Amino acid sequence: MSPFPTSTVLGYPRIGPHRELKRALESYWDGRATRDDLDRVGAEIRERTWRRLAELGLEGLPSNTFSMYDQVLDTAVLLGAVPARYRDADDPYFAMARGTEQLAPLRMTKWFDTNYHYIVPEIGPDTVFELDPGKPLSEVREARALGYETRPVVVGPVTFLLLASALDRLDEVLACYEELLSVLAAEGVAWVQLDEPALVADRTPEELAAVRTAYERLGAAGARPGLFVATYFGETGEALPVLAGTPVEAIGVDLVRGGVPGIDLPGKTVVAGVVSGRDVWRTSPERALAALAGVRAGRVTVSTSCSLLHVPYDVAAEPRLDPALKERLAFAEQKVAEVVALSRTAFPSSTAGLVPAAPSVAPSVAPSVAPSVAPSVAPSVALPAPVAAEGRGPYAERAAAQAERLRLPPLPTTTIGSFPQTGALRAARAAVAAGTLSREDYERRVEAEIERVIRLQEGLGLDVLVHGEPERNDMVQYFAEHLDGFAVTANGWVQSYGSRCTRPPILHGDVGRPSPITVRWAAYAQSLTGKAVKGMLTGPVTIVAWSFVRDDLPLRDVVFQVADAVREEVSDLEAAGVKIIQVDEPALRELLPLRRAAQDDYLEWAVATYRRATSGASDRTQIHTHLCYSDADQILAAIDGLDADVTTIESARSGGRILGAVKAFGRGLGPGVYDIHSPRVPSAAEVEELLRATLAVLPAERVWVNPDCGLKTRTYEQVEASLANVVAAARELRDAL
Ligand SMILES: CN1c2c(nc(N)[nH]c2=O)NC[C@@H]1CNc1ccc(C(=O)N[C@@H](CCC(=O)N[C@@H](CCC(=O)N[C@@H](CCC(=O)O)C(=O)O)C(=O)O)C(=O)O)cc1
Ligand SMILES: N[C@@H](CCS)C(=O)O
Ligand SMILES: [Zn+2]
Repeated sequence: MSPFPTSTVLGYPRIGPHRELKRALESYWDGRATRDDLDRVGAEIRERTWRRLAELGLEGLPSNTFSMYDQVLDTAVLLGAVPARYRDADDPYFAMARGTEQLAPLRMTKWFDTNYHYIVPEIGPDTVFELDPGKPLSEVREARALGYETRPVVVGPVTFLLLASALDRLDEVLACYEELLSVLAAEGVAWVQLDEPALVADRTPEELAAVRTAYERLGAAGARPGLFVATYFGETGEALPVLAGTPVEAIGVDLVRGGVPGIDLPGKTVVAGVVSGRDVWRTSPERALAALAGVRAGRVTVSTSCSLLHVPYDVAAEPRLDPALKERLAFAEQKVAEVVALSRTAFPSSTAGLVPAAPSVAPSVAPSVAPSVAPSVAPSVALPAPVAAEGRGPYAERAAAQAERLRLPPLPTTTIGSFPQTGALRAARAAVAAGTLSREDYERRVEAEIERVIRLQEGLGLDVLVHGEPERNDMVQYFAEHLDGFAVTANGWVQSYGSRCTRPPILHGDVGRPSPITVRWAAYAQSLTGKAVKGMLTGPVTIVAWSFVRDDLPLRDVVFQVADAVREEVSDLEAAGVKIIQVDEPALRELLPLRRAAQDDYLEWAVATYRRATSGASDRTQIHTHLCYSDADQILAAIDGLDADVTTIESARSGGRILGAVKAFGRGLGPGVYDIHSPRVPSAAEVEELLRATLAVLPAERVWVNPDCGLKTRTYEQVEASLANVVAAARELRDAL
């Protein structure tokens, strides 16, 4: 078996440096491009990636890290786990990802504690696992034709089955992985990477036994490539000795979030993730080299802590960033250079397998790995003492005051905030940035859009209106642009799901709110209608979760700083006469630590930050919150602790599985009745069915009727048709109450 290369990355961005894949996908979905056009763009992105990684001097090139939509969906296809109902669709892959007119898509949820979403495999009694190795095989061949030998990357069997809640199918799935190993060996592949991030969370003895079974069995497979099991997103903990006891040759550990393994791994290669794949800060060579030197293994390889999927491509594509900040940043390209430089520094004399020379390796590294710069921020403000919901009375009193003021019908209908972001609006924002459209003209267009959205909602008969968020490029970036302490990027796109990307802001200094951010638009929208219009804010946890955050302060201190800025905005909205204020916290679940031991502490401070942001509101002001994920079961007590008067939550996309869990909620609740992630328009009958399911578990006087999430990714055509059906269903049931 050839030795594992001395430098590698666990994966790379794949949307394209200029979001080429996004555009190609959306053209294909809209019928403006053929499948061949789409495939050509995919091939160009893969080729560019391999060439670039090789040019940067990286030795171990991964393949099969490209995906047309999602790597978990790719793994389901690899294993033949395509539910029968999708098999006859024009394009079964995208039918599973996005749905069709006839078929709802598969569930989608967050990939561990990231803002990336994967498609949840559906495995049932009818699932027959059957290997289809076409994708990894063709990527190996494609790279080879370009002159590159690669290491295919596949989601590992244990993580795949845990994500699908189907660990009982291990035996069948392992047969497919054995066959895959044999196919790859026949192709001359030297190493395969099996991603097992699930091993950094707490695992039961049965789950650890499954890890042992899986890797003993795969290790015993006849002709096979070297097995590299990659764990990431935290400390591997109790799964590490289990893996070490199996025949796998290489184990990946995250040395950014986890410590240096406390055990000797003499017969193994440790693929040491010392360059973070989760932040944008340059790596401290001293810290990285010390970590490498501490690993006690047969051989050590330098790597990233996880795939670089979660960071943008290239700092060089950011001409407008402050040079002093830019100095401190590393995106994917720079991180690859860091990996290479660290590997050359740690293992100066050889390419053949290596134990770092000595812990005192001098950090005489290539310029790309300059010593980390101390954060150039002003001294932090003192951490404010957490406050309870001071100022706000008990829910019953608040509810009475609000009912009196708002006079809403039973089963009130509303939306989550955003309306479609049109091409014209996006182009107008780009024109302002380019200096070809004046801010005044832009603001007039935003006002015109707000008026259109208000009239549309009035026409549809919605009860609580929104202004539609047309002035926002993104619910986090927009606030970052108006707060001190943040920088935003021009091209720092990171994939969130499918073709959808965000540019996570860079939170590098102390946070402050120099002036009101949303009040002008909220007040304008309210001036157009007699119906209540919700003021719309993003909560402190979410603003921080969806940014790249300074690492010199505890996260909670940073979130409290943001909470104070949100609190000021709440107060200004109230003063402007806004009667309902929604403070979204869709990332509350996402930041939940993967290990149980750290969860209670997190939830306690996260809830306290929300209450700090909202508790200045009077009892007459109705506070809404919104969370868009279905696996909220673990944090229901925390959601309750937010003490919002109304909570809207994803439910439609996940078939109402949240309903049983939320029945204990004592305040207003709107489980979504319209899956906005799919272009599909739900019928009124479907919406009615979901509403009936809600009414079966919750008292009608507390039920709200709303979509799963905001409508910004949909078209007006889809939204008008869908919301008409939502309103019709609500009226039907309201009349029957
Ligand atoms: C609600 N969700 C969000 C998450 N994270 C966020 N940060 N924001 C969210 O809303 N996580 C969970 C969920 C689901 N995730 C997403 C993520 C991304 C989107 C989305 O719709 N993204 C848009 C891009 C949004 C944006 O920044 N728009 C800018 C720039 C638009 C643009 O592409 N401009 C063009 C030029 C203009 C033109 O001529 O068209 C360019 O730069 O080339 C803006 O509007 O100004 C996406 O399309 O990916 C949704 C949910
Ligand atoms: N208010 C936001 C929440 C998304 S999670 C929206 O409607 O897009
Ligand atoms: Zn949402």
